[in-house]
Amino acid sequence: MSEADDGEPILRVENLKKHFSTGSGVFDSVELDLSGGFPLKRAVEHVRAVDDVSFEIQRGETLGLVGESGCGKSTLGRTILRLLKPTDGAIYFKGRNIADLDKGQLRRTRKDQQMIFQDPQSSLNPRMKVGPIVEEPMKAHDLYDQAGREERARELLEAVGLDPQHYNRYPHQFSGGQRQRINLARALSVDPDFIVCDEPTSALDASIQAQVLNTMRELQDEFNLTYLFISHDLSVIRHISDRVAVMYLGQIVELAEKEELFEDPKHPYTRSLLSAIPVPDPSQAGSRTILQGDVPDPVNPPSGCRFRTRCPELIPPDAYDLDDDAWAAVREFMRAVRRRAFDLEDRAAVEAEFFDGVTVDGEPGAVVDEALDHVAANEWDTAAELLTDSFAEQSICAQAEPAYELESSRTGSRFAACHLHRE
Ligand SMILES: Nc1ncnc2c1ncn2[C@@H]1O[C@H](COP(=O)(O)OP(=O)(O)OP(=O)(O)O)[C@@H](O)[C@H]1O
Repeated sequence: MSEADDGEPILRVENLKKHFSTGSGVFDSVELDLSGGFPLKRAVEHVRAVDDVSFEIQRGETLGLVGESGCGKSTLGRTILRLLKPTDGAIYFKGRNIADLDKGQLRRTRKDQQMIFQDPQSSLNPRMKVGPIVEEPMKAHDLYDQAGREERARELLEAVGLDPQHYNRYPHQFSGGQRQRINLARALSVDPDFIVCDEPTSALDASIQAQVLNTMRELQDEFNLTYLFISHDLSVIRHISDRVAVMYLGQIVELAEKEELFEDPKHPYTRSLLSAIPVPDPSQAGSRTILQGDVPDPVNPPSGCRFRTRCPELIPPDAYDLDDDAWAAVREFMRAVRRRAFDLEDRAAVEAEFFDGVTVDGEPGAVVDEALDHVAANEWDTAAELLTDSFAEQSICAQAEPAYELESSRTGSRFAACHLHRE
């Protein structure tokens, strides 16, 4: 395929998976083998760090990738660049599937794809001068002769906002922001098309951060670059991205044009993330939804929608006819019981706290009554299990994986994976 702009996205990822196999290290999971063979066998667990991810990146755009720590952003970035071998799926880079290429075949691709990491200090060899650091990738790819490499290194130092006279200085003679600029110059030296930027400004002060981001924007235009920009920081993502993908527990849950995502988030996880940003206007503070609970274990992600165990908009079970107030009260009670988040005075007080003015009739009412009895008898686990089995596990959110589907939008390319937006 031609490398010219033929309308084909520069990167198309289809159903990509990266699972890590690890021994659990827990004694419980040691299996006894009594058949006379090797006596002990450690159970292998699979961390589903990236689990069925699909998206495209167009030439010249910046796709922001945001999500809480541990959701799989770095693993996705590294797998796309084939620094990690995918477990399954396809990675079309400039029209060619690189998912199954071997090391030798990957060499050519490596020149076109670069990565910039968070910590500019540790990625620069302290014993090398910055000129030779910038020249290293050119050398590895046999580009130019020594004089040509030095000339280009000096040009690149200038392009990233450093003094080319500093060619002979060592990394420790530069500030954090300047060191990240050296990394940029090094990545650019082989004239790549695509750069994965993994939290490149997270270690920098806010003012320096903005300057480096602005330089990255300028370099993007000058060098025709496409970025996948990974950050847990929504303000950084908003500053730099054209479109934004939101990742949760190994999957992309929403992908939209930046302004659309920030102004009208569709997925409850995106809404929770956005409302967790401190609001300057105190009159709006009441509308904040703080993300509750911990991210579940990626070894055993929840069934159905992975966000449902923390979702403030969990859908009620179809079998029960609950109005909005009754469902909100049941959900709140279920969550509080799971977390033992209230002091137990007596049954009536608990009922008044969670169900004041709310009637829960019929079968769900009977379940709530039984759960209140268990709580009153100090049987918290039994109560939590009953509520979870009767309500949370019966929700469509637990029973079916929401499709990651295109929705109609202003820009025509908006994806969200949530049952709330389906028929
Ligand atoms: N080499 C590995 N072996 C086993 N598990 C791993 C490995 N690398 C990452 N993981 C696990 O995969 C999941 C995703 O990690 P990853 O670093 O990609 O997330 P992240 O969103 O980039 O988080 P952070 O911003 O904290 O780096 C985590 O549960 C992590 O513990």
